[in-house]
Amino acid sequence: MEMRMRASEDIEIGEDITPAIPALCFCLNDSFVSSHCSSCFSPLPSHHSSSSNPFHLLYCSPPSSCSLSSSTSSAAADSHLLLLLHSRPSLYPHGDSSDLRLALRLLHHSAPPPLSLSRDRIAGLLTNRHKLMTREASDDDEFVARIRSGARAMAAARRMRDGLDDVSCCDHAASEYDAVLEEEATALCLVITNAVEVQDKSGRTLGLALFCPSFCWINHSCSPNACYRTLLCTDPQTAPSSSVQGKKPLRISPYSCGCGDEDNQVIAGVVCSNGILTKESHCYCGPRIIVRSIKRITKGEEVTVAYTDLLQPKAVRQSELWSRYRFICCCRRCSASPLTYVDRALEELSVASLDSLSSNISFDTDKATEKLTEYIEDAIADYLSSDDPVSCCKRLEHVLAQGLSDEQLECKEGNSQATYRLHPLHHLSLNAYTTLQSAYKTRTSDLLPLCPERDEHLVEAFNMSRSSVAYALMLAGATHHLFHFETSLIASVANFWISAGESLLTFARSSVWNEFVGWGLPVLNLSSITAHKCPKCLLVDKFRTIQLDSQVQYADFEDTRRKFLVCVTGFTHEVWSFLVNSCCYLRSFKDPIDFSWSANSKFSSFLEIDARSSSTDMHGCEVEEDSDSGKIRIYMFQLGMHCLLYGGYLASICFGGHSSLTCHVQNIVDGE
Ligand SMILES: C[S@@+](CC[C@H](N)C(=O)[O-])C[C@H]1O[C@@H](n2cnc3c(N)ncnc32)[C@H](O)[C@@H]1O
Repeated sequence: MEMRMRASEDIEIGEDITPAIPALCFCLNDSFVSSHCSSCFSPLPSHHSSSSNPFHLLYCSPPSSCSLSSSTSSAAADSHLLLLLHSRPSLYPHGDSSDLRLALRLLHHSAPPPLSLSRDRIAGLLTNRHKLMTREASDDDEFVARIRSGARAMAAARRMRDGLDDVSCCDHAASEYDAVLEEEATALCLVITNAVEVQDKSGRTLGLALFCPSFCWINHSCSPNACYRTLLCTDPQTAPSSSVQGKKPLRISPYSCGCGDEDNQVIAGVVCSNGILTKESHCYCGPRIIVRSIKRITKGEEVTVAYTDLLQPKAVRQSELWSRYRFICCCRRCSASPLTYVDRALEELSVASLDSLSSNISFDTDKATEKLTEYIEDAIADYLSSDDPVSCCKRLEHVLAQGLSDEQLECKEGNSQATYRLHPLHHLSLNAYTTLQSAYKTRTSDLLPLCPERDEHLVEAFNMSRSSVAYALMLAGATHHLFHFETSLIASVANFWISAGESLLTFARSSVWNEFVGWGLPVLNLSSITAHKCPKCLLVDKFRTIQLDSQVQYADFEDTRRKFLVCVTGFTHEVWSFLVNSCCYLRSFKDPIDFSWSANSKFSSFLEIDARSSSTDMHGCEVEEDSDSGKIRIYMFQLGMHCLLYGGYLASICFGGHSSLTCHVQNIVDGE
């Protein structure tokens, strides 16, 4: 029987549709077990963590309620698992063990039904065991191998807990596997199917958690109408369940394709009374989850969230969903034929051939996409491992601007001399912009300490700074354009506008400008500018109103979006050519916000304009001695404020007015 959730009443955009649901069980990632409390996930004082064995789970010191949990972890065998994997790493060579430890905790709390009964669900949650464990021969076996070695390691940890030092079950032959490790493998499949990553206030993933069916019965869609946020509760006294927020009602109810619609029923082993799930967790510390609408939802409509990154093209999303969950998504976006505009743009390549007979040649765009992906991933991985931002920027900008030729792709057949280029909205281009923004920023911070010694370092740092800001703006503009066609991208777009806003404000306030005073740039006192109180879009007021958690009406949301776009387009026109002065690729875009050319014409016609405008060399650009630079700096400040406030407005819709992201924006605005 397949479970889903639907709205039990009409729901407006930007409303919480569940209370803060406590986790059934949860677990820190390996890298945080020696620095954070395993019960409430708070960072521990450094003396606490350093004095202890790094392979023991740690808890806040008594008299906190967290210290009581230490006996649970030992009984569940997850602390034994850490020790075991430390002494025998070959037992589970697949990286982080948090999913295994979470499965052990689940087994401790709710043992699966006996083998004679169906093991499709534990505590109402789908295990998906049949689909995950029986893969076709053509499938990658690594997934099954991971579940099997994980199950062996879990079983060994349980034996250690029980004082049986014989860990020979790890070495069982594959044929004996099923009978011996069924319970562990089933729990692990459930974790893979249902667990959610838990983030701290800065967005860093600390661990994994399992929630009760009122969350876990929500299905996936690539155009979902809801999103979720996790929050950490460190103090039972202030737990959302005892606050106003926690008392919010559950506004969704379960239904199933395979059972009737009676008001009182037992669905999948969990009691429902008038459609409300009654068997919930009573765990007060640790992670909680809140589901929130990102579209209007009518009573009876299925509520869905995203299990995968929505800024990926259809093929990538489908492949990720298949390999982790074993289902083929048939949502509105995936079923569209032809592909939706957003999915087309996210995977579009242009093919230009020097061969006049090229119309007869069939280009291998799959192969080209594969090679372009490899090239970009390689450049990014190199940057992350070698910390060489300069070479990464060069490689990424080269491939964005020039594409890859047949020769580089090793497409010998046909010798068409074709070049494959990524659409500026291609998902690989978006990844490249994110990396370029960060790499240019890193390079700036590397250079600034050297500046007093060499003037050219200062010029380079200044140019790198503006390129970083330009890529942040490009990313926000590009995804904003896609958001117009696919509103479920709202959470990503909120993050990109906030990041662009912060980037612009940091640059506008940077002391680097003051170094150029002698070169013709005036010193400005930005704190005297009250520019962010823009009378045209009233974004400050909109942001503050939505933060107070008053309802946002759809018409108001549309109006805010339209007015923001008018303001931001005006400011962008004033600063764009200055920001992209030292960046050849970005100079080919007249405007990083207006991608209407993409929706109205073919990508190849854009490239013709592009080829004419990007002929200048990208190196050796100087800081222009422009008497208008002071004005540019003010526009940049105003643009930054608009981006930040609009990002904050969207974040309030997705995550609520009191979420950590919204508070982060509030703090920056107040700091001004
Ligand atoms: C977290 S559970 C969601 C609730 C689940 N439907 C149940 O019956 O408990 C995730 C599983 O639900 C199923 N599922 C979720 N979204 C789906 C979709 N869009 N199409 C088909 N199956 C889906 C898959 O089996 C997936 O592994």
